[in-house]
Amino acid sequence: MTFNILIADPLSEDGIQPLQDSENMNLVIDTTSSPEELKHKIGEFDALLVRSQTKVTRELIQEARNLKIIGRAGVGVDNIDLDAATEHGVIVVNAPNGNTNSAAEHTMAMIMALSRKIPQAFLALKNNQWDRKKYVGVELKDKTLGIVGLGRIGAEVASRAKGQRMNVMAYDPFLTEEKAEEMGIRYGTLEEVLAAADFITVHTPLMKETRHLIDSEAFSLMKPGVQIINCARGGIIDEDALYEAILSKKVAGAAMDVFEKEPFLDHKLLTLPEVIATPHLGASTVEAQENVAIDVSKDVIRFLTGELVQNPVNLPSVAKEIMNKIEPYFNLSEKLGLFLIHSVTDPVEEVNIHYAGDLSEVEVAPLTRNTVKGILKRHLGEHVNDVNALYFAERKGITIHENKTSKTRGFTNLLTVEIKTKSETKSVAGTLLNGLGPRIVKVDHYSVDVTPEGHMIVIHHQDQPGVIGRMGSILAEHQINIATMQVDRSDVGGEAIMMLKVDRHMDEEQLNQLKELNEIHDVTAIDL
Ligand SMILES: NC(=O)c1ccc[n+]([C@@H]2O[C@H](COP(=O)([O-])OP(=O)(O)OC[C@H]3O[C@@H](n4cnc5c(N)ncnc54)[C@H](O)[C@@H]3O)[C@@H](O)[C@H]2O)c1
Ligand SMILES: O=C(O)[C@H](O)COP(=O)(O)O
Repeated sequence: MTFNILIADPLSEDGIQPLQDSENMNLVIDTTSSPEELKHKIGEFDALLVRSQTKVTRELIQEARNLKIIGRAGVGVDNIDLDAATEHGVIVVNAPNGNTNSAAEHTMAMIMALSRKIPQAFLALKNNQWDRKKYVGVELKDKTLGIVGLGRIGAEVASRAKGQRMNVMAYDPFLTEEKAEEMGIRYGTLEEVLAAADFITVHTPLMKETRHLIDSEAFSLMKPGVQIINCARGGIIDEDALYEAILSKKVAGAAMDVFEKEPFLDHKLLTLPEVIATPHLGASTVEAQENVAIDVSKDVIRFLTGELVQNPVNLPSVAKEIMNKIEPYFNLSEKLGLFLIHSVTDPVEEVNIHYAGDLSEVEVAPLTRNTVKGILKRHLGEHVNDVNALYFAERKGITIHENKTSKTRGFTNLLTVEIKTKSETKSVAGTLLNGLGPRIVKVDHYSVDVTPEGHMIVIHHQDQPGVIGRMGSILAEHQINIATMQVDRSDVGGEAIMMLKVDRHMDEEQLNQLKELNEIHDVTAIDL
């Protein structure tokens, strides 16, 4: 199978080498299409690789009927409609580590250029003005750098700023006083950081919670003469409020690498001599571009060849050791879900998944997603996948509970799935038998031993002599061969279950003939 990959933003040639070297990857580099043109061609692609330029909107994703993965060669995914990607079952991966160093270095370059007015002085010289008085700066030593957002880049900036002998103070919802102390910086609330800093640099993602995090109210808390740096994302700082704060002399200078609207050719902030700027160059180094393109190319290859991705954005990432432990259960969990959904007719309201034995000791979220995928697949088809299974469940009002239990019923591992509808509760349990693979070992309260694969017929009947014979005759009439058969009953002459593995699918009419037998209460054909 050949996969079509579209590279829609300029990526490092060396960085995309893994894709070039990969068999079955057909690479198309098209960095000039308009959004409208992109919409027309996206349908033929299995993977889309972008930087921050291409806007991967809901409209684009809706047209992307073959799209399986979006790779963001960089950190910020605010140019990708993640909800739309998730709803359409498209996994999004990014490259969160490859440009950390470059972005931190760019931030430091901006802080130093800002403090010594280097761009302004250079511009003046270019314009034949030798002016030494106008470009007096301030030292960084002993000044306080306030960092808002102490993630990968924020932390790198902190360590470099300490090298400049700055006092570093930071706010991040995940930062504790102890952690700050370990890093040799001061912890503060957002308000405390804003009030104490001589320089303030933001390093958060852009999300609805951080949009205009630095607004006029935030500026009002700052020291007069404060200098502001944004090398993270346009929109974290309210540009109108910054403009006013510079005019009012509250802010003495600002260094901006990112803007609310990009690209632009004139901007009111750039009319102010206090503002220096670069056109979103934080990650624009040879090294960072190669790193991020390699990382994202490798994840695209991994995903398309059925391996685990390393940097998923819309799926929780699972450590390799954990994945090695749970991977053998993937087939079983999906098949149990698919099996069970055939036993109910009313809409599913609740799914309870019980993990016992070995399974109670590992991270089981991927198995839960996989089971839910199996349950939903019957009615929603193949477009349900690991990415969107929980989204669809939520949209259909199905609540999912997973729990770990010590009740293994003698198995070393046991996965029990229970679904509830308004009228009934049904369950199935399976195990992975060492060396023998997956088995269904319980259907409701009946004990069975069936491999969850192929064509199955589940018959609920009255435990009476002759039923099996009559049922067998009907199958024989239709040339349906029985491969295996399991029977269990609640008590002698009572309710019983028959589970048959047959060599081919039974159609509706054939099933109806079985249902007409007096002792048979219910017949379900399940193709796993
Ligand atoms: N200019 C560039 O070219 C460039 C390059 C790389 C990254 N970036 C941007 O830099 C930003 C940071 O990247 P990163 O790799 O460090 O990300 P990260 O996820 O490692 O760090 C972000 C940090 O922000 C914190 N945070 C979230 N909400 C917050 C809030 N309300 N207040 C304070 N902190 C908050 C998070 O807890 C996290 O620690 C992103 O916006 C990314 O897109 C820009
Ligand atoms: O979020 C990022 O990684 C940076 O903003 C880099 O964006 P870019 O890939 O467009 O340079």
